[in-house]
Amino acid sequence: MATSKDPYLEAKKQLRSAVDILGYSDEIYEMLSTPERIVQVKIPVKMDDGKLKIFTGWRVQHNSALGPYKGGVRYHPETNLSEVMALAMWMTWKNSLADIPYGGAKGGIQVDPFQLSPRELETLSRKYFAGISKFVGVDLDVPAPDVNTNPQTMAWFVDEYSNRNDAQLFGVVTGKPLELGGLQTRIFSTGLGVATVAKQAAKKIFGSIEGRTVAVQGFGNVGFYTAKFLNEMGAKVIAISDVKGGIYSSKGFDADEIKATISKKGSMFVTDYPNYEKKISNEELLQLNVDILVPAAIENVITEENVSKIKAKLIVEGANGPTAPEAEEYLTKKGVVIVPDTLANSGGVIMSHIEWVNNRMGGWITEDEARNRLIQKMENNLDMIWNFWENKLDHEKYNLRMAAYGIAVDKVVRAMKLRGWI
Ligand SMILES: NC(=O)C1=CN([C@@H]2O[C@H](COP(=O)(O)OP(=O)(O)OC[C@H]3O[C@@H](n4cnc5c(N)ncnc54)[C@H](O)[C@@H]3O)[C@@H](O)[C@H]2O)C=CC1
Ligand SMILES: O=C(O)CCC(=O)C(=O)O
Repeated sequence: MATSKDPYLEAKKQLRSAVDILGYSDEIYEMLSTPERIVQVKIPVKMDDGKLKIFTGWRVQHNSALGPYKGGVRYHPETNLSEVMALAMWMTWKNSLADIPYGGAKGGIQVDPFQLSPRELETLSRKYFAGISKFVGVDLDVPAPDVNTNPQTMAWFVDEYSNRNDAQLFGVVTGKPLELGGLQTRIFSTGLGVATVAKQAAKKIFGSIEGRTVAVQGFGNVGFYTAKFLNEMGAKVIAISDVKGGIYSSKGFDADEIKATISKKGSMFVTDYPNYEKKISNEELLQLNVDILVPAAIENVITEENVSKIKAKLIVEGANGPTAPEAEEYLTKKGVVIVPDTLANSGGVIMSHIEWVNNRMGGWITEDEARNRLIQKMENNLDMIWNFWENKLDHEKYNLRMAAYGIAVDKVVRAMKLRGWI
């Protein structure tokens, strides 16, 4: 999934700026710019045709000062160690900022899961988790879904881990099916969180989200639910895309209707929805004249090359790392507000935390309570970062990401000091 730029270099660049603003030493930068542990596993799978295929997977544990490592696992043909290292670092800041007691980690397997049969996918998933099982645990490292993984993947992980440990350890992963201690709310929590902060930020910038035009890149878990909740909030989603391209309608789309229509055709691609005005490319979607742009697919889509053509006044990062630092610098100078990934897409891990607590307590929370807690936390977090940015920083010079980094990195450093690490 890595794009032409190296996301780990970009993540380090962002950290460097934050460390400089906070006035921390080079040693602290060194400590935070590299992961605490990298686990690499070779995964041999006997394929259905009898041939042996060897896959490579990773679990990168970036920092555990604030608690057990936490972060998703992605399956993608282009993922690599560098990408997983960047994503693990971003999880540290996201969890710190969300004020949940977790460190940061991420996992990945370099594979195209759509080329595998269900049996091959289950074998791959179980062997990956067996390979990393000594390094994960309810109080050690708690994986979850990310790109191309889902509750079924988590069920295989839980079963493999529980069998190896002679106990039913459901809290070892989150994003599980309901029957195994998952919460219905986890499925839509990232999208609900993205839509909630979009609404809050739109209120500050435009007065309201109602009637505001939006383009959403990505129609997977995050993109679909973001569009769905934005529809419910009264925004007008005029463009949607996925890996195959996008569609545009000046009247606006109903995300549920797109999903239902393409599902009936056995498709997952938005371009198979017939009621659009024109087909557009992903690049055209990013450059549309909309109020709000939500990149919710992959990293590095807003770059030095296309940034001068971006017209949205508000960008809400559903994906991890969609904006390159050079592009962000340009947009900051232009007065475009970017709600950074570490805040905007934290709804997923916030709900994961609720699921994890619920598992440890034997099940107590209702779906309504979980949903309300999430909305409240997202609103409070957006306000906290916005106020810090407006009141404590020169907001001509610094942006919301640096405000978020300032709060998140400072907390991790304080925890490391208290624990006597530095
Ligand atoms: N699922 C979750 O709870 C969370 C996901 N994220 C991030 O959100 C982003 C999307 O994740 P999910 O929705 O879970 O993945 P997903 O696998 O459910 O959906 C990904 C979507 O992106 C599209 N896509 C893939 N490559 C593309 C390309 N080159 N150009 C345009 N579209 C492309 C796919 O067609 C699909 O519609 C990722 O950056 C992920 O790390 C962040 C926080 C939590
Ligand atoms: O819910 C989780 O623990 C993982 C979420 C995640 O991978 C992310 O926020 O990027």
